[in-house]
Amino acid sequence: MSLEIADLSHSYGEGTVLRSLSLGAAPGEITCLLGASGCGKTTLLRLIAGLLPVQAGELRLDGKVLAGPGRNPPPEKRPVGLVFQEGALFPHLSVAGNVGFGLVGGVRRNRARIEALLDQIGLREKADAYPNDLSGGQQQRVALARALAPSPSVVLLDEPFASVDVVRRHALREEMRSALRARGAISILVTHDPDEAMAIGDKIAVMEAGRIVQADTPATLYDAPATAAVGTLFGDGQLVRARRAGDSLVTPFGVWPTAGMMALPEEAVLDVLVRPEALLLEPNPVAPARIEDVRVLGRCLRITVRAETGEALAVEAPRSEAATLDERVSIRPKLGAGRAFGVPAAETPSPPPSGPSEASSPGATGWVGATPKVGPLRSRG
Ligand SMILES: Nc1ncnc2c1ncn2[C@@H]1O[C@H](COP(=O)(O)OP(=O)(O)OP(=O)(O)O)[C@@H](O)[C@H]1O
Repeated sequence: MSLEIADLSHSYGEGTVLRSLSLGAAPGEITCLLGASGCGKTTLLRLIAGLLPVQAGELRLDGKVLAGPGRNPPPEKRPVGLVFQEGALFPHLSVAGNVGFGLVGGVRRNRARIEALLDQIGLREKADAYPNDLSGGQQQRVALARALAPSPSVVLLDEPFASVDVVRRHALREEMRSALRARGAISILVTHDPDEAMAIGDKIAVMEAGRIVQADTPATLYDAPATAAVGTLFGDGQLVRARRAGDSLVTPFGVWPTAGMMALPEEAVLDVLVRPEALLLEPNPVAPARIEDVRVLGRCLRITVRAETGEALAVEAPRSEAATLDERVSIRPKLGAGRAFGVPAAETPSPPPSGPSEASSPGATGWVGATPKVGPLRSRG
């Protein structure tokens, strides 16, 4: 049993929200839809659930058409379970009553099944409690058990941890992950938190403006992002604008050899993706950058370096590293740690009069473009 989303497009009136979106999801796997607010994640879930009619494209379950233009079975006719941001439990029903709500024969005829589900989410002793007596996390676990009770082929979860506090969220993720995997259903979970997607997803589909930019395992998204923007989502990825000068890349933080780059496209202007733990600081009295801030993050230091051109870069260094505020430093990526992405000529200003030879002199910054997109802080939505 697999779910295929094929060439799905959707518009609300004049506004197109999904554009020829295709994605496959396998049973026993959790697929995370990750994207900024408004990119169309909830719309996609609603189309799969049958809460919106499919206008263009097709949904197929195990090769058979589940929905398409002119063929839109209502939600109750689809083998789909839903978990929303707020569990939306029935307040007048007990925990067992909520879990058994959609089952033929209700609680009385399904006692064993309901108890097994409550066992799985660790809430068997709460079977007779009412939703108001439960914490937010417990309510979400009951909502998951209710969605799983009719053994749906597909489980859709729309930001299921959003209303749960950060401390409990981690434990809840783990519990939900094992419950979902144990059921073997096709699970699709919406989130705008990259760390959450990494923590719970077997596969992550990154969405941007109604399209899927990349769908792959968390490891592949981290190691080989398809675009610079995808690279910045995970592991505090930062972009440094660089100009190619022979075998060097001229950046606001020093001149980097091209030799150690994991990927190096042809373009003259590049955005180099680097992560804080893969950068090296070097004291350099003529460097074009200074240490602006040093924070102790327990096992390591987090050092913010500000270039004369205005950009900042975060570097993680061992606690033993001597880092002095205002000290001039240059930065370079460790061998094999930088991944460059070409910047289309249309997005870069005209080259300056100075040539590569000047740029490669010690401490020179050279020209690096007008609006480099440099981290270190990514938006966590
Ligand atoms: N019923 C509707 N009528 C008109 N426009 C809508 C409707 N529902 C959503 N939209 C618009 O469609 C776009 C995508 O919305 P959607 O809720 O799918 O995004 P999302 O990625 O889930 O966002 P969020 O993370 O904020 O929930 C948004 O611009 C939204 O304003």
